[in-house]
Amino acid sequence: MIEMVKLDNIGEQMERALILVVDDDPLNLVVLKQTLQKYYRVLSASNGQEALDVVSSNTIDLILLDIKMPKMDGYQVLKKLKNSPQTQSIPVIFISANDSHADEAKGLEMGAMDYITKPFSPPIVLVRVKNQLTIKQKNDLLEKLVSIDGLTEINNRRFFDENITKEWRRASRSGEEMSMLLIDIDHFKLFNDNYGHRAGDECLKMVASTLKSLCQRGSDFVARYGGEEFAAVFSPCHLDDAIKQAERLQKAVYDLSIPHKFSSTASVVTISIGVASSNLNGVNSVESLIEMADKGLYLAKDSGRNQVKSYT
Ligand SMILES: Nc1nc2c(ncn2[C@@H]2O[C@H](COP(=O)(O)OP(=O)(O)OP(=O)(O)O)[C@@H](O)[C@H]2O)c(=O)[nH]1
Repeated sequence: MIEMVKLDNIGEQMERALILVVDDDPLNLVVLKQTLQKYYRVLSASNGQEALDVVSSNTIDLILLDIKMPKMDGYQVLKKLKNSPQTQSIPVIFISANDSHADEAKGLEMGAMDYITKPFSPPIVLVRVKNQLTIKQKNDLLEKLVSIDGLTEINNRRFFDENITKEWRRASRSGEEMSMLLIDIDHFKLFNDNYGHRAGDECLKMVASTLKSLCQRGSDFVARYGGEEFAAVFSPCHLDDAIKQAERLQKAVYDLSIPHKFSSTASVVTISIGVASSNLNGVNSVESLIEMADKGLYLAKDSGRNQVKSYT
């Protein structure tokens, strides 16, 4: 029956998946690696700490995890993975000689996606790995779809709302300053009205991808905030550095040289930017940070557009 499982196509779509195999028995590691290497990229670790180190320095798609290991067992490794936002969604399949139902139930209850008992059959390991990778691929796609703006393909408002709150909490805990920008395309209604909605869409896409390409440092991100408005979050980041970064964005959009002969500000498309930071007087919540950036944006518009302003 097992021989009838068609393995030739396994991993075709997921051949770039990176799998971590964790086992303190060198022979098991060799057999698992040989089995999986035909279809995937494989890394190995011979104890729990080594596994966590590998996970922290690689983008792992799936972990095959032994339970009985000295010092840190598989349950402890899984618990640590689940406790960290960076690693909690990596699917884990336990692979263990513990074959009692209680052990299996414990592993699954802790968040393992599957449980394979030793001695294992390589074809079954392959099929179960493939199943979990398929589920992960679909979950990743869904996750991406709900947080990406359909037109510009940068982060959407939902992503912004969730992540600015996360960054705010992180900055509050660490005592670091965080900054944000509210960015608005100048005279965009006139652009739309005169060049057409399609050209407007193209303009939004070009501006968005320029902003994104310049906001790639660490946990910085840019999102479409609504209509022709964008928002960027820099964390950690002082107000002065955020202003410098905003000026870079303003220049980069100007340098795109998208003609806008109906703008009274310049002959090309320009942006106005409001900057705020968590250290400003009166900023004590995400809402007040956004409000201050909005006041800065209003000031930039009021001062003639194509400007960067912070309201202090
Ligand atoms: N093409 C296109 N236009 C959009 C989209 N979302 C919003 N807009 C347009 O963006 C324009 C925004 O106009 P306003 O809010 O008056 O802003 P503005 O003309 O840029 O004026 P200032 O900000 O004061 O310089 C409107 O014409 C909207 O229809 C979109 O997804 N595609």
